[in-house]
Amino acid sequence: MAVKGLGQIDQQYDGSKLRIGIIHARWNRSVIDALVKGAIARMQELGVPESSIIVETVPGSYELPYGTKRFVEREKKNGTPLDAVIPIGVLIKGSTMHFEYISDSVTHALMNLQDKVHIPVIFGLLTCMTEEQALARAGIDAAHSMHNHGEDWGACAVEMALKFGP
Ligand SMILES: O=Nc1c(NC[C@H](O)[C@H](O)[C@H](O)CO)[nH]c(=O)[nH]c1=O
Repeated sequence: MAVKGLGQIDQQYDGSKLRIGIIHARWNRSVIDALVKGAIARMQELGVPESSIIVETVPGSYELPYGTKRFVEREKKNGTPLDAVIPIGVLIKGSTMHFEYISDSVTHALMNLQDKVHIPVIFGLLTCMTEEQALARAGIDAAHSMHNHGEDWGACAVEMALKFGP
């Protein structure tokens, strides 16, 4: 039996009062779109209205930390603050060290961002050695279809926002 993955969240959360942001990179777009779709679907299952899920984009995963910070600040300034934010990016190893440097630096930057924006920043960065790994984790590779990780990130955002929100 598979032991990995979020599994069922530990109670039925009511996300109806939440406002959640998704900010996604545009590299590897077919995988990104499936992950975003999965996150939105899961949050709607947990009661978050579609109008309360705000989607923003940046060129690539390297832009996620700065884009996320400014996205959260913009929404707060507009009087429509976010309760959690899900940065989503897909990094696929190429023939250079680019992948390693972006994966490591973006991961640390997103984790540390939480202390600056004071809302949960969910880790939605796929760091894959192959395209097949990325497709499987977005639930779109029929041969090895796994759980769409975007759904887990959506559930995580709702739980963290309700438990540890402002
Ligand atoms: O190189 N591969 C990738 C990538 N590179 C671009 C980088 O994130 C950034 O946008 C540019 O360097 C400009 O700052 N961005 C990704 O999201 N996934 C990749 O797999």
